[in-house]
Amino acid sequence: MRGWNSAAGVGSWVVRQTAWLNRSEMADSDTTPETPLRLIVMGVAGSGKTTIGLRLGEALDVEYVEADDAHPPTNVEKMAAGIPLTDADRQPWLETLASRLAARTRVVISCSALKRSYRDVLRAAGGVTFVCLDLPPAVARHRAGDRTDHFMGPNMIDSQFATLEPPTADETDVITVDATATPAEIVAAIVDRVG
Ligand SMILES: Nc1ncnc2c1ncn2[C@@H]1O[C@H](COP(=O)(O)OP(=O)(O)O)[C@@H](O)[C@H]1O
Ligand SMILES: O=C(O)[C@H](O)[C@@H](O)[C@H](O)[C@H](O)COP(=O)(O)O
Repeated sequence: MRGWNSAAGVGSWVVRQTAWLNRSEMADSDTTPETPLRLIVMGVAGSGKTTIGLRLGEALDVEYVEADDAHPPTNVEKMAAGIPLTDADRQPWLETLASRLAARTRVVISCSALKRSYRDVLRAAGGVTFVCLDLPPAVARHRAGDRTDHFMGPNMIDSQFATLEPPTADETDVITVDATATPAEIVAAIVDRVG
């Protein structure tokens, strides 16, 4: 059953990655000056990055970018097979995201950004603010288990938490929110801080 779900998840990833590439070209040619706002919604799989990122983009009238769409196919195949990514797997993906962030002045992007070193790669884009979705493993596992159209299954949640380095106090560009609240409450709390 999980294999079928994973295959479906990979299929939708391919469609979304095509859209990502098209959007990237359009955004790269946009030279309109705007006030910088680069928000990165981070957290483990199932924390609500896509849900909150989409709603936050709408609330702020800012483009939303799904970082999963920038994974190379080999990464998606690994995750769909239940194999956690390594630092080496994530590095080119993070560098792509950093350059995409730098090419946009106003954007909401969802990216797990699990380790401090990963967040530092993204920080190279300049002017970024992270929104960390904080929740217990059991809630993430439950949410990931509810999805039927995603390559990342609940079997990956333990490795996500094992990799996670929660932001520390010296990471002053991070807003941490309680991800067990409702999406409306979470978005309102974020807009209150950055809007
Ligand atoms: N705040 C929330 N409260 C309840 N369910 C949520 C919340 N945020 C997300 N979900 C649900 O949890 C699942 C995983 O959310 P998703 O946005 O795909 O997380 P991520 O992108 O971090 O993997 C989805 O089924 C989504 O509808
Ligand atoms: O660093 C990682 O291990 C991956 O980025 C991983 O986090 C994955 O891409 C997403 O978490 C899966 O997608 P969802 O977060 O949307 O479940």
